Amino acid sequence: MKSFMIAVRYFLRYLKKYWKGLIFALAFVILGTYAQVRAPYYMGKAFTDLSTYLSQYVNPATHGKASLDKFYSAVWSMAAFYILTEVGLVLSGIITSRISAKTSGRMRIGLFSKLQKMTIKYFDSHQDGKILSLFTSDIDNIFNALNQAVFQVFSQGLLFIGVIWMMFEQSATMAWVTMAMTPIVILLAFFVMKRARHYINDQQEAIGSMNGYINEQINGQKIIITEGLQKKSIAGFAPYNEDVRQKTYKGQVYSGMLSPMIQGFSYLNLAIVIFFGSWLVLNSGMSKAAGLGLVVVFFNYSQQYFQPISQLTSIYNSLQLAITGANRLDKVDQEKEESNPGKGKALPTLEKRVALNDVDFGYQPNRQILHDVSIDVKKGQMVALVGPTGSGKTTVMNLLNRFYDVNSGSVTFDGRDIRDVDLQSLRDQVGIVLQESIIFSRTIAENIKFGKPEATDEEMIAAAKEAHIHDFIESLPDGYQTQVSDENSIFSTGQKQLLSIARTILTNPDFLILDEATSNVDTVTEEKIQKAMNNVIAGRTSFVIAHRLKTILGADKIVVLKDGRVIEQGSHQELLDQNGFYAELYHNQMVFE
Ligand SMILES: Nc1ncnc2c1ncn2[C@@H]1O[C@H](COP(=O)(O)OP(=O)(O)OP(=O)(O)O)[C@@H](O)[C@H]1O
Repeated sequence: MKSFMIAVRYFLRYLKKYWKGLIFALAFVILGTYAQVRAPYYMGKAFTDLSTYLSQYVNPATHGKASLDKFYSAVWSMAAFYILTEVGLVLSGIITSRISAKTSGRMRIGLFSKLQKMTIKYFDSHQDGKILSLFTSDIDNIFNALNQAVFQVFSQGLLFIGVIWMMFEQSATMAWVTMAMTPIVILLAFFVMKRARHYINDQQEAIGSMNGYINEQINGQKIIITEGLQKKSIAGFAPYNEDVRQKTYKGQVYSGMLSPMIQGFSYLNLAIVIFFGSWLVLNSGMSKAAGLGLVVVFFNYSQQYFQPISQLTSIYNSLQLAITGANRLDKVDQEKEESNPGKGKALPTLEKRVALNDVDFGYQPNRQILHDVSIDVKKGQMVALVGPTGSGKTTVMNLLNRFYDVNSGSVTFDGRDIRDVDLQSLRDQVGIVLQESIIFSRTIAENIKFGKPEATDEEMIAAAKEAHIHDFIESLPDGYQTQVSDENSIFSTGQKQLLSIARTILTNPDFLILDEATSNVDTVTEEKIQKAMNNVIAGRTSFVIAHRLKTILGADKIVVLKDGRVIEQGSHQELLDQNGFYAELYHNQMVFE
């Protein structure tokens, strides 16, 4: 019930904008349904009139009076009501389709915008595949349900009420006979529906997990191929696939059982109605013509009465998927967005220093990563962060840009806590060159101008020259207009980082965080990266996460992290003189290189 209410709230949030259209759709449904339940009355009347005509026609005493006028008028009325039914239902169907397409479109935009406001933590802790399936599976399910199921709920619900009303108007006894089997049908339907819901929820969960696995394996395909793990990857996929198969099968068995089951009851009911109807007509003083008409009317109503039960239960599957989807989307809507307590308070241009002050931090509450870390970077200085893998270097970077908030202590720009300033103004001042550079699907020019689309071509080329990537770009047939994408990149890892450096140079940040690319870089590219880094660092306050110590020999300060603690800091020479952890690290690397 709770999940149903959540789904209703979610739908209303998006549907309320279209209330006028919905009223029109409802009006057409009411019109169509009214005509639908009214038509059998005229069918019964036509049979009564025809029967009266025939008995008058064969009787010589009344032969001259026999007329088919009443019969024709009843047939025309019946046809008119059936036409009205079609018109009403088709028009409301068109309006509903329009509204569902618009609504699911708005849901997609809502979801996409929400994701853009999410914390890095959300993306770090959710598989890409699962996030993607919100768009590809959940919103699609909602569209299908809105398009068909909600319309059906309206029209069939009204039909159900309308038929009951008309049946009682015609004959209360026959109405009770027609409805006698309802409790059994509803009880059975409830039982089957409950099982179906259970398995359909499971099915969606299983599909989400399978998508997550596929995504992970595709992203890791290179490792899988190099390590020859293809068979293992397939073997790992099998249980996910099996889980989806089993749950889909069970879900479909139960939800698919409903419609035929109810159809069966409907045929059985038809026999009961005909039997009792005839018995009633023969045993009550009713004229044969009127009796025949009554049986025909209830023959129709019996079918119409079971139609909503059958339709509503057959769309149950689709409604369930939509409810599950809406719950999942609502959960995303409720997710914490990046908090911006200092909104509107712009961070002034950096004048003195950036500092981490006694910072404690952990990604999870029970696992502390950084312990009492204090680092101070003076304006214009370059500070290098070194330390073994997993020592917390990237974590420090995550805190400087407020991807995560510290647990205790603070990160300050000129003494101002970054939690107290506008997030956008902080990010405007901070430039980041990530270890893994991202290429977007567009031209090289657009990639470089990504953070500053209004930059001129001259500015872009100057940035590319500073980043030592201009010559390479010019060597391509289409130069800066070459289309690139992350999957089909013409850049090596090192070149990607050069492009990323050009992107950062163009945005001209005051404070720079640079995570040096380590892997797959040849010596020529390495030298270029070094030069590009020097160019981008020059005149800026910077924080460099260094993996090759020789790239940071000129740093104003080197901070050594180990197990999330600062164990040494000073200039290269000072640290060598201390002959501690850094000196050992340095000597080891020099020997290695
Ligand atoms: N998103 C995350 N959620 C939970 N734990 C994380 C997350 N990111 C990193 N960690 C943990 O924090 C610790 C420090 O990781 P971090 O990435 O800061 O190290 P690093 O010094 O940058 O390592 P490397 O040199 O390998 O890049 C590691 O133990 C890691 O498991």
